[in-house]
Amino acid sequence: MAPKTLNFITGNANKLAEVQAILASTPVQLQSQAVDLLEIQGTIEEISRDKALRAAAEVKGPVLVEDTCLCFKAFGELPGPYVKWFLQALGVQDFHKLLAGFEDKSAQAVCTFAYCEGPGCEPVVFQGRTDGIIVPARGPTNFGWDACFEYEGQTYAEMAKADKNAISHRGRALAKLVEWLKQEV
Ligand SMILES: O=c1[nH]c(=O)c2ncn([C@@H]3O[C@H](COP(=O)(O)OP(=O)(O)OP(=O)(O)O)[C@@H](O)[C@H]3O)c2[nH]1
Ligand SMILES: [Mg+2]
Repeated sequence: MAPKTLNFITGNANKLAEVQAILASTPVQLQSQAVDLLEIQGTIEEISRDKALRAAAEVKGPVLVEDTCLCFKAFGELPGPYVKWFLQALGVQDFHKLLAGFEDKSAQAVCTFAYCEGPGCEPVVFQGRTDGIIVPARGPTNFGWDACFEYEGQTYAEMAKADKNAISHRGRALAKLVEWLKQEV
């Protein structure tokens, strides 16, 4: 695969750090710009697609964007793309209480990248999903709901970064992106 530079547009430094770490072992070069993009309501794919089109229009060139959802089974897949606002309102220590009235604590972390070649070009979407359960916060609380998402006995926050990246929603989505790039270039 020939080296390829991607311009990852995100306002989230933790996402950027993970994407850098995951792509470090591939020929993909990463650059990044922090642009605060308006996010529409819609399906997961619609949100990422629209985010990519807005980002490409803003920077007038090729872009990669990502939208992360956390879907509770008991909530019929909500809060999904709106999890950021629930987390911001409740804080990570109270986040698990959302599911206090439900037996079923299962959740799925969903990461959807969209790559857009330039303004008006149709974005290509790559998605990764990881199943877990929502628990009271354990581990460092510096990244989103990491401390409340348990996968096979450990929260994302308790895992070594490389271990999280190997099984995470983001790692799985990026594996698909890298496969696609291998075929494209
Ligand atoms: O514990 C976590 N582990 C993760 O792996 C992860 N990835 C994202 N998030 C959080 O989930 C919401 C997504 O919203 P989001 O996709 O719109 O992101 P964002 O607005 O922060 O950045 P961006 O839209 O500029 O890229 C935000 O609260 C993020 O902090 C995570 N939390
Ligand atoms: Mg956002």
